[in-house]
Amino acid sequence: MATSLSFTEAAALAIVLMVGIHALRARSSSEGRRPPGPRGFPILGNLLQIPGQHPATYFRKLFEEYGGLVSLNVAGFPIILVGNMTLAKELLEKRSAKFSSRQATPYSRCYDPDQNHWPVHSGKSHFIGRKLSASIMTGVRAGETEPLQQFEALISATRILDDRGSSWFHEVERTAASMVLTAGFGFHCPTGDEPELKELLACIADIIVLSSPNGSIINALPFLDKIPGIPKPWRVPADAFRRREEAVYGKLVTRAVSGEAAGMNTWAALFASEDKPEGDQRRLMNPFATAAIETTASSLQAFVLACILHPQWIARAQAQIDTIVGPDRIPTFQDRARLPWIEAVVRETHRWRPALRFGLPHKSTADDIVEYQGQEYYIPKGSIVLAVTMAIEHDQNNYENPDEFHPERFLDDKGQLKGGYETSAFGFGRRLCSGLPFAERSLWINIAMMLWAFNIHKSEERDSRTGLPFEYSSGDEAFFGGVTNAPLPFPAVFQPRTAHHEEVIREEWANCEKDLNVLLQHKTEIDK
Ligand code: HEM
Repeated sequence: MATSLSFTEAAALAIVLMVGIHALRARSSSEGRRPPGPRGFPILGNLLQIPGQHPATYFRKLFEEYGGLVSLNVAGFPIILVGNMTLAKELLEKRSAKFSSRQATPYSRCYDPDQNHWPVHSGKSHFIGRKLSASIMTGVRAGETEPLQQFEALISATRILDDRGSSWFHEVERTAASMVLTAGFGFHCPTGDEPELKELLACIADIIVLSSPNGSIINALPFLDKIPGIPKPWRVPADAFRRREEAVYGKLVTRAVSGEAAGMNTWAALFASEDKPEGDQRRLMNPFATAAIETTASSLQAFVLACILHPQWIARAQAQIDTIVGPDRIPTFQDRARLPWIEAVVRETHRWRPALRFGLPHKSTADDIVEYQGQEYYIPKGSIVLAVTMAIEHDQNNYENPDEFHPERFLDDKGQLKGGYETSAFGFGRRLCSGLPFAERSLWINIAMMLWAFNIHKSEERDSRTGLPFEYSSGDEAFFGGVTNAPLPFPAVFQPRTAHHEEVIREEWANCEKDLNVLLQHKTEIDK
């Protein structure tokens, strides 16, 4: 599933690099002092200085040199980097009205003419997508998806037990996909080899290619697509993608609305309900899969990496689980309020390796002035603003030893969660992650389950590439290189904490409710 790890990556890079192509078009009428930044080259500006791999590491170096607000110029087009929480909130939350647009590629008009992939668009589809997500997430907040998420975490633990973790990396990806696809469409993926899942992941891989800045000549020469009577070969892959996407999501939505999953309380059914003023918006479900799978899987993988590289805290977290949950049952969401340690581990996972290294780019729609360290800086309309999560969450002024994994930093002397928690991991303002309540529940139950059931440690397995023992690292070399913090696959040993823990998982699995119609019941049925 590694290919699916890059939709957000492609979307973000597309937005960043597209600005170069459209340089000079959107120049602002008035000028002022821009935030500091590295000197660029004539015409290209800083374009060649931004590395294609691990740009966030380069951005962090810029913050060290210039402070928390940095300006880059990509072929004449402004990019503003924000590496400071206060500033990010000032711009992207308080001034959300001006800083919440996006920049889609011109080619997107060919492969996504209805703007169904609303997270990379602004306007009507985004407005409706967010409105519908808000109603879905009200249900998630009320606990509607918790039985499903608990069930998926139990499947995951069972499967990890079965092969002693030899395919844990893939299993985490399966769990992330199955949680969102079941909640979304009633499409459960118990093996990860389901043909529709593969097709859907192939569509995600397709859109990565199509949405990249060099996805088509149309991005550089948009007028070509408007000339009547000339051959338009770029439309062939765009049309093929639309047909493919339509077919796979069409099947999933039909299944949710009138087929096998029609009795379940799925998000697609809600999106499709005709009695809403927005009418039938079922296609606005499509981006949920792309936004959810990669982010959730890579966060859980980063958690496992943290267990291996920074294990000092694990005994204390497990001691709390043992006191509250005990050895005779698995943890459930009902334990959540009494397990601050798990909450702290979830927070530290988002902080240590936020799923998106610099969120998704926001675009400004008006000129603005921002004050930073006693100086006023001008941010022209049309700037691309990146809140660099990897810098904000590793700011030494807020976090001691920021590159280490210390969940205790979120706990007070009495072991309770400290107040005033804020994170940049889910973005900001009007673009704040629409799936946040679902995402944090997914992380919580899977992390609680893994810590309850297993001792996780490094594997003695040899690296097939070098023939030497596997070298664990949390450096850039251990991660895919772009916008996401998706770790490259690595082995891990999942040893059941005791034979009794293993037995309990097996028993819980044998006895648990497996009917998705019950797990995803309509609220009215629960109320009866
Ligand atoms: C660990 C898990 C996740 C993380 C860290 C994460 C993070 C993010 C971030 C940083 C953004 C961009 C925010 C911005 O532009 O300011 C975003 C957007 C989005 N996320 Fe998530 N996400 C996660 C899981 C999910 C899940 C599970 C779903 C759906 C169920 C989801 C749906 C979305 C959508 C639809 C958007 C676009 C929002 C918009 O443009 O208005 N995400 N997410």
